[in-house]
Amino acid sequence: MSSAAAAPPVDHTQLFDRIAAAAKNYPKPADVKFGYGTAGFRTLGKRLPSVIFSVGLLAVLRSQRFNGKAIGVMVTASHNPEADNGVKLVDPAGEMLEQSWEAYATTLANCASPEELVAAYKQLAEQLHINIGAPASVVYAADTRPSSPELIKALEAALAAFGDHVSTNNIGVTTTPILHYVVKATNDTTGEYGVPTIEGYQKKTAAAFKTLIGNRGPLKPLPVDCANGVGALSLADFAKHIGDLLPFKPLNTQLNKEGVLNYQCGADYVKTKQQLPPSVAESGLLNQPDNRGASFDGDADRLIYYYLKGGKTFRLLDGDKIAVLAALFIGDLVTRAKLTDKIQVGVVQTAYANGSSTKFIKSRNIPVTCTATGVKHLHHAALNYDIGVYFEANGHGTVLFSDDALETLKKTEPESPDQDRAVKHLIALSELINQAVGDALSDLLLVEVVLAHRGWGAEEWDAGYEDLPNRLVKVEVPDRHIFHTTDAERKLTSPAGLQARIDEAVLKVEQGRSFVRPSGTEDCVRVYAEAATSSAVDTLAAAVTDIVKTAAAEAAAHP
Ligand SMILES: CC(=O)N[C@H]1[C@@H](OP(=O)(O)O)O[C@H](CO)[C@@H](O)[C@@H]1O
Ligand SMILES: [Mg+2]
Repeated sequence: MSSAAAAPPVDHTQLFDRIAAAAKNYPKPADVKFGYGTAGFRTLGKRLPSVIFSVGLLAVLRSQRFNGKAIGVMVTASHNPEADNGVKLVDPAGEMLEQSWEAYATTLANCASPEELVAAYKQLAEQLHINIGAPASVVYAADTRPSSPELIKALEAALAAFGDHVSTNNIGVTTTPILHYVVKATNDTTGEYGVPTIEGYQKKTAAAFKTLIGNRGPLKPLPVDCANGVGALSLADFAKHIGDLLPFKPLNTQLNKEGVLNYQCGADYVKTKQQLPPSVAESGLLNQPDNRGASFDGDADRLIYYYLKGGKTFRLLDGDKIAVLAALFIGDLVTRAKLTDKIQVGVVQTAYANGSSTKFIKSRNIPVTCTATGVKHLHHAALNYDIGVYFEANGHGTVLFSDDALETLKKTEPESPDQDRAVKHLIALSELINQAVGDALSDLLLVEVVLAHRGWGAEEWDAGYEDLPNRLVKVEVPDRHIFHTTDAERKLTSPAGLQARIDEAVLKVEQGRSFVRPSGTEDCVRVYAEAATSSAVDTLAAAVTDIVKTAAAEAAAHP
């Protein structure tokens, strides 16, 4: 054989047969078209076994694409109703699946038969030049939904078809951010990021929290609404590691009762209704002056705080308020560490951030970037700062420390005790805050650390700026795909002429701002509006909603 000859093709027939045989147990429902969107696949749990099976195949390919690095699979539907479920893939650095692969996930998920699935899988491997026989590694977990165990079986059936060359690590029932952490830690060959287990996460987080609280504890007891979801488990686990330093008062922690997950509780409920969950109100825990409370969503990657001003009036402390609190605190630490010329702190928001928060951050000379909706966009923009604070108004977010910033911190030789403390606190913050993805628990600890250092209660935190009155309206339209946007989703490019009409409506109200975009997770168009007063924002939101409905109806009538 000449050395120039290509290696003979390896025969994978047996593997394909095993995949096809296993796939027969997970037929695709005939009447559904699946799409991998902002939040992965998400729909009724009972529709999903075939999808999860196909995700198993894609996870293996994705891992092979990275020479066998671990890929994560998370089975969850976050804040959705209990009957829903979903699945997301996690890339080797603990980030969301790269966007170009979303289409491949959609292709595999929509294959109508095992034969079609195998053909599409083969074709994909060829197109991407991936060696089907190479080793791969998949880490997976699920939240507490009743449909999750069946879905995990479908995933395992797909992975088992590969035999020994795919190694698997089922970390069990846990939160989305812990799964992201474990993926990142598994792939971190330096071993510096942390031990790749749930316990490794809890210990690392607890150690950083203790360092940061120092002798400022014990803190005031904190009511935490766990949305009757998996956050209740991780909170209880975590509490064991910190003793009475921060006593939690967990609420909505029923994991085995039917129908309660996310029902009238959780971060999404609080943010959309702008009110306390009834269970939190009834607990009376917020009635003491200045006590704060927090809500997680169903998979604990979203956090919202609140309190009752004067013991009465509900006040929301959302993702924007958390971003401001974190950015200003970190900015002050960088100043005290005498590193302002080396470390730039920036904030990343979406168009849904309240205009007052953006103005306030800019007034403090902190740069702000606006990106499209969806955590992956914010995450990537945050990587452009040395320390990037990113939050969606709804409470998804985290703070990213660049490798350079960490190196700068570690090699700084402090000239005063205060500088030394500031450097150490910044390093501890990078360990407290989940570097892979937004994490309700680690964000909660971040908030508690800042409040403890500042000696603040909720009211002082809230005092920085006043939110402009705002409205978020869901508009159902015949076809949301006719709506296209530009400028980080703040302007419509189609339907033609629509943006000009929105601009006109905006000009009619004081401090008006409004934008329209198709949802990436629901079959609707979202209208956002803010203005100087509550009545002005009602007028603006109604006007824009009307403009959108009219345009959508016109487009449907004249396709
Ligand atoms: C206005 C809003 O809150 N949109 C949410 C929602 O996206 P939409 O594309 O707007 O449906 O779900 C996303 C995934 O959870 C989340 O990242 C985003 O912030
Ligand atoms: Mg979530």
